[in-house]
Order: sequence, then structure tokens, then C-alpha cells
Amino acid sequence: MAKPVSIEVWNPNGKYRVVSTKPMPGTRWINLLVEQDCRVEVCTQKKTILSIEDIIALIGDKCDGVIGQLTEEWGDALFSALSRAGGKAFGNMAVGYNNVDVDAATKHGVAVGNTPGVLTETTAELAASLSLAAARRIVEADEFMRAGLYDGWLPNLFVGNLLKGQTVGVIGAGRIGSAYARMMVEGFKMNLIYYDLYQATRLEKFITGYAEFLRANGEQPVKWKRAASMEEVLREADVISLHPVLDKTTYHLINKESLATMKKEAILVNCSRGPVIDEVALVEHLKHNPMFRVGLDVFEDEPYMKPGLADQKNAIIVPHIASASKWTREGMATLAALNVLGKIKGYPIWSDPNRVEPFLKEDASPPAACPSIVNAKALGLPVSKL
Ligand SMILES: NC(=O)C1=CN([C@@H]2O[C@H](COP(=O)(O)OP(=O)(O)OC[C@H]3O[C@@H](n4cnc5c(N)ncnc54)[C@H](O)[C@@H]3O)[C@@H](O)[C@H]2O)C=CC1
Ligand SMILES: O=C(O)C(=O)CO
Repeated sequence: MAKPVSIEVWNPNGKYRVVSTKPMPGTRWINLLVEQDCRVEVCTQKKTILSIEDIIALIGDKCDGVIGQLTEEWGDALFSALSRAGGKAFGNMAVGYNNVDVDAATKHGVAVGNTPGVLTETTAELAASLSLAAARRIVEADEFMRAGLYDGWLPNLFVGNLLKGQTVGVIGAGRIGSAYARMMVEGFKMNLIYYDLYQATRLEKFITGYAEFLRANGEQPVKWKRAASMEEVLREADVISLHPVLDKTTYHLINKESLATMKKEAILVNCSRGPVIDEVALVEHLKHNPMFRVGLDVFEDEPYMKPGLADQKNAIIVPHIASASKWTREGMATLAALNVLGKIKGYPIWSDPNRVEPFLKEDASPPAACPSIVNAKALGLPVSKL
């Protein structure tokens, strides 16, 4: 028997019971649920990652929907518990849903929501920050200052890489990868090489237009290329940022062999999911190639790091904070709640999950639709005409 889990309750007499496995930023998401007759229960347990038993205890005997987190393994056990409790919706507070067994959810008739569109720029900005921090050795230099080691300007002190004119490589040029590419190309006048299963037409058009603008202003134009293979990106790029989804095709995409393909002084950034990189191979590569640098937001066995990673001066490591801007996190909470609410109320699915602004306007009621349900087709859910 699982121990009871501590909760905070809003609108105790609400008709629909919605559980959030974590307190989430802002209050709009709670207000929107309460206004629509939901009793909202938020788990306040002082434990970062809840166990499956904890979540089953939270679901209880009657639960209409759950808002959960990417740290939780949502598989058959949780979806059958939710379905037994009458639940029809699970909202993952994330765009990535590799923690969710979508087939199991579909089998139990549960809609799975995610939160695309609201974290694109925020995540791309962190990837850009890590790229810059690695190129200019900002963390090492900061540690040096704090250690009281600075005793005057020197010609060779913390010399790093100039990005202008170098090539940025993007693997996975979807929403976030494309936003990152634009930042690096437009902001630092880098050339782009990208690899994706699909053509990034809008990104290509943007860079072509920007190159024309630069040429017209007497500046060196930037260039872009869609690579035929990932290896081409690894061979040619000076800075490589990973932005694919995590699935069977991208697990350990970066391994011993692919690391060996990269330039000795390349920079590798990962703001996607940890298992896209074989972290043991990466630690070895960092040890043997001191001029190779990485910026990591995500890790293979979060919250842990593989032995030796934290000792490498050529690694910048931050704790999965790529989406951590206030606007984005509040927006993610709102979208996750509206996915659950929409399914409870029987609303149709929003037709373009990338165009989520109407759901985020503080001073307006959100559209009567679920912003993004990943198994909408499999469940045969109707699409909104709004
Ligand atoms: N570190 C963080 O806090 C965050 C991490 N993420 C991660 O970033 C991922 C991407 O997010 P979005 O850009 O919104 O998704 P997206 O679906 O727009 O882009 C993913 C791209 O990866 C491509 N792709 C899939 N398999 C591939 C392969 N084998 N090789 C090359 N490309 C491949 C897809 O074609 C697509 O263009 C999410 O799934 C999530 O895991 C997202 C937000 C924040
Ligand atoms: O949305 C996601 O996929 C995240 O990783 C949140 O930071």
C-alpha cells in the first residue's frame, strides 16, 4: 500500500478532479481549471522525482486527468490506474514525451498532451548561451577569477574561438533546432550545415534572404547547406548543436565513432535529451581532446552524470534548464493544464500546435480546444475549426 502523498487543494467542491504531480509556475493554469469547475490537487511532497506508487496514490479512485512531468515514467501501470479512476487525459509539462508510452495511453483511452511552441526560443537561447560560453571559455574564466588567480592581462589568457565565419551544425532542425540556427547565423554570421529527416524550408529561405541582405550591404554573405548525412555535419561544423527528438533512431547518435569524426577543436552542445549522446564515450573524448568542448543541459541518466564528466574543464554542465524562462515555464503549465481541461470538456484539438499564442494571452479566455494532443489521430479526436 503506497503512503499518502501530501497535496494542496484548490476549489474543493469542483466537479472534475485534476491532479498535478508538481507545483508549477504561475497561477493562471490553476485559475483556468478552477473557472471550469475543476478541483485541483497539487502534490507538494518534498521529493523531486515521484515513484510510480506515489503517482498511483495521487490518482486515487476518481481522477479525471493528471498533469505530470518529464521525470516520470508514464507507462502501462500509470495509464491503467488513471483509466480505472475514470481519467481521460494526461498532460506532460514538456514538448518532449519520450517518458510517455503513448501506445499504452491510447490502449487505455487516455489522451496525451505536450507543450510545443512555447519553449522554442527559450531553449534555443540556452543552446546559444552554451555555444558562446564554450567558445569563449566563460565558465573556466569565471572560476579563475573567483579563485583569485587573475594577476593581469595576458596575450594568451583564455583564448577561445571566434564564431563569425565559422560553420554551425544543427542535427534536428525542427522548431528548436531552426530557432537556434537562426540565432547563430543572424547573430554571429556563421554559415549553417544541418541534418534532418525533413527539409527545413523556412530556415533555408530565411538564411537565403539574410545572405542577400548582407551582400547588399557590402558584407560577406552567410551560406547554408542541407547535409546528406549526419557525418557530413560532424566533419564540417565547428559548433554542433543537437535538437532531435529522443527515439530509437537518435539514441547514442553521438558515440565514440561519431566523436572521432568531429574536428579536434569542435564545440558540441546538447539541449535535447541526454541519451542522444553516449556519455561514457564523451567523457573519454573530452579527456583525450582538451580543445574539444561541450555544453550540456541534459544527461544520459538524469539526475546523475557519468563518472569523470564533472572533472572535465572542457565541459560546461547545467541542470536541464533550457526551458527555464518565467514566460516559458508559465506557458508550459498553462498548455499542460489546457490539454487536460480540453479533453475533460470534450473540446476538439487545436489545428496547429505550433501556433499557441491564443492560449497564452493573460487577459483573454483561451480557445475551446486542446492545444496539442500527440495521440489525437489514434484516438480519433476531432480537429478544431477555430
Ligand atoms: N533541454 C530542454 O529543456 C528541452 C529539450 N527539448 C527536447 O528537444 C526536442 C526537440 O524539440 P522541438 O524542436 O520542439 O521538436 P521538433 O519535433 O520540432 O524537432 C525535432 C526534429 O528532429 C528531427 N529528427 C527526428 N529524428 C531524427 C534523426 N534520426 N536525425 C535527425 N533529425 C531527426 C525531426 O525531423 C524534427 O525536425 C524535444 O523532443 C525534447 O526532447 C525540448 C525543449 C526543452
Ligand atoms: O519540454 C521539454 O521537452 C523539456 O525538456 C522541458 O525543459
